[in-house]
Amino acid sequence: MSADSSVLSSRNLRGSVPVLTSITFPYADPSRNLIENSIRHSSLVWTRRGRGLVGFGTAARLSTRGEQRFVDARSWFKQLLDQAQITDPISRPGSGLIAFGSFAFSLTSAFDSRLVIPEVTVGQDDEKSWITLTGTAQQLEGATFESALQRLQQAIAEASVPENLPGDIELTSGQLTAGSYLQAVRKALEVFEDSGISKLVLARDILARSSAPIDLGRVVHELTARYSNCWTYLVDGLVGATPEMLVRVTNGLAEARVLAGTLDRAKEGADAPDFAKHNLFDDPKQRHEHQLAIDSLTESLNPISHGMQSPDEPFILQLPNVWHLASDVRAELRADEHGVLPTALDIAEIFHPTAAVCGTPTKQAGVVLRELEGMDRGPYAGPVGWMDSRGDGEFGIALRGGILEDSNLMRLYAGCGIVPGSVPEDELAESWAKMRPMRQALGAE
Ligand SMILES: C=C(O[C@@H]1C=C(C(=O)O)C=C[C@H]1O)C(=O)O
Repeated sequence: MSADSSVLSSRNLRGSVPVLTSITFPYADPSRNLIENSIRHSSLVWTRRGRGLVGFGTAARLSTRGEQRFVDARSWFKQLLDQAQITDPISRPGSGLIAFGSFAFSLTSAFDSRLVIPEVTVGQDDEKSWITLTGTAQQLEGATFESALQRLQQAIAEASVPENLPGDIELTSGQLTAGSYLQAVRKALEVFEDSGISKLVLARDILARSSAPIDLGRVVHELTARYSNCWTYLVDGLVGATPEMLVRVTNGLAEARVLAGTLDRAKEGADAPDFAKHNLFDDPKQRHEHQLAIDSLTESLNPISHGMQSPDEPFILQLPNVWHLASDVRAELRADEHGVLPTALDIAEIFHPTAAVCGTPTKQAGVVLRELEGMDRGPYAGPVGWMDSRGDGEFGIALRGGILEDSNLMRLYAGCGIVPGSVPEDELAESWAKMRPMRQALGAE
């Protein structure tokens, strides 16, 4: 533990700030399947279309809770970077010292928000691949590409679980039964009348118990195989494939993918031509819900950026389980008075929680949804992703996922935006559709 950590421990942070050394080695991988091939049960994963990052082990970790969770994470990571020795000849988003992170949705959550700096990371983008080793100077002394490759292979073996057949899955109610969810939606519809709240996102959870230990490596592979349009994540047992990008920062450019407005592709008649156009794109309720989400994002992005590009009309994002109304927003980030650009984590904090996962206006909606749901969302709908020492990074919204609570038990979450006119039974059906990716990945369908 370094001397600096005393500052943080006075705030009861359960994490120290060690002095780390990090060395990145270019890796001319001939397979181009490096990421998929590296994913195992206890790895850390961020991937889309075969590109991304896979981490192993823990060189350092921060756990924190409450209102200060983002502030704690930022100051811990900053202190860590200030005293780190980073050798990174590649210097591109995701190379060098990185942290994976997952944050609780609510300041009242009992879930630990966390940053994890892996000991070994393998990264691949469209042009380059690399291996990063992170540890104490002593641990990294004399490290070569050959020793890094060997360390990677060893880490992959250690992160594996014995091969088994997927178990039988039994689904049961979580903190909210289907009946109590319907009740919560009905109450939400009454709230709109005199509260000034125009949208509330209400979520529920279910439990998936498996007759055999769940292999998260297999779950991730199932998700990446079907949901190539999504960002698949795995951080300490939190796993899923999210279609929604809270923020990606690359060299001063911020991008977000906003979703709101959903249509179940298993709905009767859904194979008719133009079904999604008629029932989603041309539906005023869905368009209104989408607009609320865009407005809340652009309002948060405006003060920290310029040259914002936000399309006039959304597009229809087709996923195997649902269609969404989607909009991609981008803007150049603006430096503060010290010439410093906001980092991916800074922006994740500013954007969270979005109207798409909380409601409108966000503050009031957050209070009411806590009351109506009556459950701890844990990391569900919180930011999940990674960041590097330059401030680049990607944080998705932890949707379409679940959390492994013990070796055979996973809690799945899904929620729906409720606006005046929403039909409770439709929303319940939509929540099932949103859990379909995980139910399939677990072999429950
Ligand atoms: C809340 C979830 O999804 C959000 C709600 C949506 C909606 O209500 O239409 C669409 C996409 C997400 O922003 C979820 O998947 O759990």
